[in-house]
Amino acid sequence: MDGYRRAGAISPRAARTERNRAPGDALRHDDCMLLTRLAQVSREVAATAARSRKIALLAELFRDAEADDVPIVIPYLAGRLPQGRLGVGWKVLGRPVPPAAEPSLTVREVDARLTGLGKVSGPGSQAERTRIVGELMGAATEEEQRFLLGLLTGEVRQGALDAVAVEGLARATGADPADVRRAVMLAGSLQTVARALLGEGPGSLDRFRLTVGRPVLPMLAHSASSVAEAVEKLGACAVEEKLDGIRVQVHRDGDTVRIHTRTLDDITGRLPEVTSAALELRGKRFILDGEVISFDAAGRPRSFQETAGRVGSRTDVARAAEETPVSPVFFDALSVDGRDLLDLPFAERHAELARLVPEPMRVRRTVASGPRDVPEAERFLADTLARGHEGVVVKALDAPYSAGRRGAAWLKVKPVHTLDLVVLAAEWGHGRRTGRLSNLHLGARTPDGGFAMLGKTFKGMTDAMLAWQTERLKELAVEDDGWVVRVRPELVVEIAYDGLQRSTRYPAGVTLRFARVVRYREDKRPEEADTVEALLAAHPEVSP
Ligand SMILES: Nc1ncnc2c1ncn2[C@@H]1O[C@H](COP(=O)(O)OP(=O)(O)OP(=O)(O)O)[C@@H](O)[C@H]1O
Repeated sequence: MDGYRRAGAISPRAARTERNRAPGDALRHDDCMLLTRLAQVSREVAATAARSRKIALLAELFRDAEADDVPIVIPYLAGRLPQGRLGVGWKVLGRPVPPAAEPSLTVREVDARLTGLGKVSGPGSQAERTRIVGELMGAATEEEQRFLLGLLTGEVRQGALDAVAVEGLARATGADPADVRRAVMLAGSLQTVARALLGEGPGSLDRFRLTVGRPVLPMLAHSASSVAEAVEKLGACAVEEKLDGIRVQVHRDGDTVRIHTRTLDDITGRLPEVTSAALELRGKRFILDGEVISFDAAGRPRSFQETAGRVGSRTDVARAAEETPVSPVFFDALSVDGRDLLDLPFAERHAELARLVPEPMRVRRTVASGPRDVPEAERFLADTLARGHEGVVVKALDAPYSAGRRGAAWLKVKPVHTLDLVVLAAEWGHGRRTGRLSNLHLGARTPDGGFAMLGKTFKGMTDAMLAWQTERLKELAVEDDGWVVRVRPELVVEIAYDGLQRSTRYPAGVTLRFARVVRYREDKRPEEADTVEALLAAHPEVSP
């Protein structure tokens, strides 16, 4: 409670009590938030372009929310299902059900029903799913039905919503938005922080500290078109080789080592050689950031597919480690000897890293102090490419570590430009590809949270990829007319292309030239895919 008093703010609960005194408050129901309220706010938030208005709307919603509503309310607002996949297709959703006249559904009830829906399996499951969805839709008003349909088809993704929700939460509870952001970054989950804040107030934020053994979301990079541009933007910077492997965060506490992926999965058991390497380092307690990658006997990087295949294999780890050993290559230190380094400038974090980690286990780098060092930085890029790596990451030496963010302080420069797009549909193949889902319909994000199709491709897929994508896309299917299978827009795929050309056939007015699949990016959510806006900005030659 102290936090509230310090901040001079009114607690959400106290605000609610006052509100509850008002007669005729139809929007509360046993203290649990009604879906109608959420659907209304969601519509209003989407309808306004003003960030301040969005924040005000969300703050008001959060003031009325119970801590237990929040893990449902936040993903619903962003268009995400907390259950992940539910396996309801268009056949089930497309059936119209007469709406209820009055709202009665609570968000928790909806969540419980959807959890039930996700558990249906075995014979007769289609009929059972239809029954559950019919019952849910029948209990929903027209507006609620629209909201639920958007949620279940996954067609609306408000990627920017989480950032607005942070501000709304801060406003609702009197916390400092910067403190909320830092807590979210360290907790790795907005919902966890929201729940603590709404239940216990701003004082609870102290709980979310950087802790060895508890992974945090990694810092990410933006793109620059050249080393010169990156150096000009950042000033004094390090130019580091960009290794095409798998991002890892390595935590060591005494004899215990834990290794986490970029999505915070624990993969310690799959990488015994990385554990041994971490145990040989000088420090006893640390968190390091880096990449694991497999090198061949000549010291050249193996393909991304080989490294990813190795990191992905869970069975017979000893044999996999022998066949495709991987090496950790570190580039940052987040915590050393119990000291949190996140807010220190990169130059200082790197000095700590260098103290702990010997050179062969760190990425190669050169330092540029300004424009006059560009030629040297360009030589470093050329040399890095010649050694088989994909490019460089240019990093401001004075920047803190912004966990979980695509900070402006890291700029990647890669000669082969790729896009992360979302698979919207796939066509059944023919000939050799009969029975396989082959030609992919690719979409980029639009400002309204939807996706605009940019083109199709069936190129670049290996047989293994074809088999995998067929299974995966079948799980996501919402409609199949025997030719095109429309899917929930969830799968992110990395696409190489040779440029853009104008086209009246596609909604953004442009299409990709020679699009081909590079790899699937299961570590990315559709909200992280590239936007039409950024694509057009990168190709002024086709902009209308
Ligand atoms: N020296 C390095 N510093 C930072 N990241 C590096 C470095 N070398 C390789 N990487 C990898 O590059 C990624 C940074 O690029 P970005 O943040 O854009 O992620 P991404 O979208 O996965 O990029 P890409 O698709 O180009 O790999 C990191 O997540 C990490 O896996």
